[in-house]
Amino acid sequence: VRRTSGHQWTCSDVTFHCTSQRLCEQWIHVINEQLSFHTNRPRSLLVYINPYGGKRQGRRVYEQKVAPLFHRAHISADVIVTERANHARDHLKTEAELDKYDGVVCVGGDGMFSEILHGLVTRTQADSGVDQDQPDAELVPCSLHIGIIPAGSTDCICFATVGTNDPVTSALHIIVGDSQPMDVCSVHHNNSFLRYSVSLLGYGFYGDVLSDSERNRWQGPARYDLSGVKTFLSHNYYEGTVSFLPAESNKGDPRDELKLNGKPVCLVCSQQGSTLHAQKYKNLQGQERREKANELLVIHGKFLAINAANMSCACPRSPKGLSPSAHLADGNTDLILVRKCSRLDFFRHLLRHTNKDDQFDHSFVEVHRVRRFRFQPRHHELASLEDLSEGLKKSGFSPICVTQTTCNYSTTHSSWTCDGEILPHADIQVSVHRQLIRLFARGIEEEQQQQRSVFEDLGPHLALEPSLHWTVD
Ligand SMILES: Nc1ncnc2c1ncn2[C@@H]1O[C@H](COP(=O)(O)OP(=O)(O)OP(=O)(O)O)[C@@H](O)[C@H]1O
Ligand SMILES: CCCCCCCCCCCCC/C=C/[C@@H](O)[C@H](CO)NC(=O)CCCCC
Ligand SMILES: [Ca+2]
Repeated sequence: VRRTSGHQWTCSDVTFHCTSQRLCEQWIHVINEQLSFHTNRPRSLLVYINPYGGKRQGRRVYEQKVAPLFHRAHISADVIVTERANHARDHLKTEAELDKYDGVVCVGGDGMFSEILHGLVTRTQADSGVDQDQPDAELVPCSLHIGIIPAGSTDCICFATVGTNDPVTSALHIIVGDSQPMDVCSVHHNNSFLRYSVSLLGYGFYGDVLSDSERNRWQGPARYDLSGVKTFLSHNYYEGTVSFLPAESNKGDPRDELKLNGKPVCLVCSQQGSTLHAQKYKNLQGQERREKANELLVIHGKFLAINAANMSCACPRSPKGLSPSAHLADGNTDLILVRKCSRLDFFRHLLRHTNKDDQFDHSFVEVHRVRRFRFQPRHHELASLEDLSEGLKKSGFSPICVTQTTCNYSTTHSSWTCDGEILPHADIQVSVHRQLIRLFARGIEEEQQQQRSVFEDLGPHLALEPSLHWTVD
């Protein structure tokens, strides 16, 4: 495996020239033996392909770019091309013989990943007798790793865990057996389970973009841009109450500059680091944070957007993502509250998702790292009545003006988008389950890490010391 630019990996060949046949056989034997010691590498995979994701290239991508690599790496793969939405989820939930495999691979976008996530997590809880309807249930982590071969429209989960959306790079991360633990949020309404989320839970702006774009799926990836502009122009805001349990103080802050996110030795995500570095983080933040267990903070307001980013949500559209320093495996999600502001200010905020400026550095934006939260929309009828009288007081002479004000306020609630799916309820409770799943990935690598050989990171087994003369083609 060779690293190229922009976090991409390619395959490279090394040719060994030996002085005798016997020596050559010895080498082959030793190399195969050493490889067999590397037990993290998967040998058997279950692959689901969505033939309709993104630009409808999933099948071709798998057959031409991925299958030949798995074959060379002696990985056997059982392939299922899905025939309908939720085919992969249902198969994993009830039928798949999971004992036969070391991992599950999805070829598709974030929606397809979400199917695999729901199938595997639900199956694991059912097999372990855990009731996922209980919001405070302690969920059992999944034993199989998940691999993502990007072939969707956004592919945000792949991008934020690998640093690029490239099928060959992802296949190589699977082949070398990389492992990246990841938090999963469970979403409940009135004590009944709704869905799991790993990337973005968004109410207001992103919920509205997604609801609108679902009606235009036929437009392909361009649907998000069109719905984005429409939603931005309609400039709706929503009133409600957010209550949340803040993260422990050693988990960093969404606004720190510490660039540890998802890195192979991220101290916030590792068990050991949590205690070792608690003091360091406190000093860096320069303030005492609320540490009292179970102290809920409550914020009431009018919001253009409420976003919970369980990971950075970096994607080609927004290379740093919605919350650039969110961690993949720290047990928290970053709750971003964008209060009602002018269109121009909201545009400035959105624009900062595409450049290096700090999108949280606005008076109308606040961000909290949280373990749990609840959102309660303001009651409809109450909202309309009070807004009507507020409108009357403010502007209120002309009957036309009053009617218009009522119309503007008529959209009193939005919908939540949960990793791209629209939820049927606005009143939700969200809990983060630390490291519930593991991906075949290693987080986005820093420049120095990229200078190293991929095999240096894989432990001593593959660090062969060749005593022979060898040449590289
Ligand atoms: N055979 C199928 N026919 C129709 N829909 C399918 C099929 N297989 C999977 N799906 C559904 O298609 C939806 C979209 O798929 P996918 O996530 O792969 O692509 P996308 O929406 O283009 O990408 P992204 O989610 O990254 O924006 C998923 O929610 C999945 O449930
Ligand atoms: C003035 C320019 C403004 C540009 C603003 C760009 C901001 C982009 C942030 C994008 C964050 C995407 C988070 C991804 C979430 C996915 O789980 C989900 C499913 O694929 N996709 C969306 O919700 C799709 C969401 C699409 C939103 C556009
Ligand atoms: Ca997290």
